[in-house]
Amino acid sequence: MTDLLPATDILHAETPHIETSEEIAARLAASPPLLVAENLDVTYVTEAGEVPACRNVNLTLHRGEILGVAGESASGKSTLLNALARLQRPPAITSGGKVTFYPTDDSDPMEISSMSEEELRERRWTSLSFVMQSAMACLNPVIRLESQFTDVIREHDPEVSKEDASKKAGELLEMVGIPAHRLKAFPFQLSGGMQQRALIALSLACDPDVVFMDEPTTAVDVIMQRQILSQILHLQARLGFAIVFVTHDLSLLLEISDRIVIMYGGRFVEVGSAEQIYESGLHPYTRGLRSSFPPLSEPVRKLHGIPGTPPDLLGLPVGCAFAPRCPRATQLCLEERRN
Ligand SMILES: Nc1ncnc2c1ncn2[C@@H]1O[C@H](COP(=O)(O)OP(=O)(O)OP(=O)(O)O)[C@@H](O)[C@H]1O
Repeated sequence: MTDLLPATDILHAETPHIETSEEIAARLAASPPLLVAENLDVTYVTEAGEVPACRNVNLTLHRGEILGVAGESASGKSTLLNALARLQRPPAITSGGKVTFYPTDDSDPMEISSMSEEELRERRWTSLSFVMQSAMACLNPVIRLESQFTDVIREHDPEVSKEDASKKAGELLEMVGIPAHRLKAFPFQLSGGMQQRALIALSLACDPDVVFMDEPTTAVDVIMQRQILSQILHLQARLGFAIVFVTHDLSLLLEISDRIVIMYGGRFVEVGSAEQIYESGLHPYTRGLRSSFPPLSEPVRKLHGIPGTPPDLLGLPVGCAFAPRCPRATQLCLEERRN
C-alpha cells in the first residue's frame, strides 16, 4: 500500500456534471454501435443435460458506453460476457442468434463467434480487452510485469521499440497509481489490489475499444475497491473505451454505469439507466435486488434479501423463472413467460 501513488477515492471526483437519464440516452443514441447481440442463446452441453445459461439476449453496446450487468449467482452474467468477448469455451456453445462487432477502425463488421483465430489474435487487447476477477489467473506470476506489458504492446505493433514499449508500460502503471519502477517486479510481489490495478493497466495497453470486466474488484477490500473503480472511471472518461462490467453488486453498478442490465435465470429481466433502475425499476426482481445491497454513497438503510434461491436452469418453470420467489406473482406469471 505504501508504494501506491495517491489515488482519488471519490467516485466522479473530477466529473463536473452527473448526467440525467435523458442526457445519457441522448449520448448513447448519438454514439455508433460497437457490439450488437441479436437473439443470442448460449447453452452448456453437459452430461446432465443442456443448460440454457443465456436466452434471447438482444443488446446494443455503444462506443464509450459503460454497461453494467447485475444478477445473483448463476443468472448468466459471465456466460453473457464470455459470449460477447469471444472468451467462450466448451462446453458452452452459441446455440442461437449472433453477436456482431463493429470495429472503430472502420473495417467491416465481424460476427464474434465466427472470427478466425488470426482475426481474434489481432483484435485481442487492441479491440476486445478484459479484466477478470483474479489478476493472478491472467498475469504470469514468474514473468516481470515489464516483459508482460512490452510483449503485448509489441505483438500488436512490432514497430514499437522495446524502450518505447517499456516507457508506455510505465505510463500505464502510473495511470493506475503504481510507480513505474514496479515494472521490474514479478506479479507475486504485488499486493492483491496492485495486481488488479496492473491487470487494468495491461488491459489498456493497446487502446482497446471495449474492456470486459468480470467482477474485477471482488477480491480486494472495500477501500481498494473504491480506488480502483475511481481510476477505471477516470481512465474511461479520458480514453473513451466502452466497458461491460459484470458483478452481483447492484449498488456498485448504480454508481458507475450508463445503463444496467438485470439478469435472472439466463434472461434479461430489465434494462435501464442507473437512475431508472434505482428509482423506478419495474420488475419485482430488480426491486428485490436493489433492496438487497447497501448503497455505496448514501446512508445505510434497512436491507431486505430476496427469499429463496435462484432457479435450477435444468428445470426452469414454464412461466416467469422468478415467479416462485416473487411476492407479486399471479397465476399468469406461473403459466406464461413474457421475455
Ligand atoms: N462450464 C460449465 N458447465 C456447465 N454449466 C455451467 C458452466 N459454467 C456455468 N454454467 C452454468 O451456467 C449458468 C450461468 O452461470 P454463470 O457463471 O454465467 O452465472 P453468473 O451470473 O456469472 O454467476 P456468478 O455470479 O456466480 O459468477 C449456471 O447455472 C451455471 O451453473
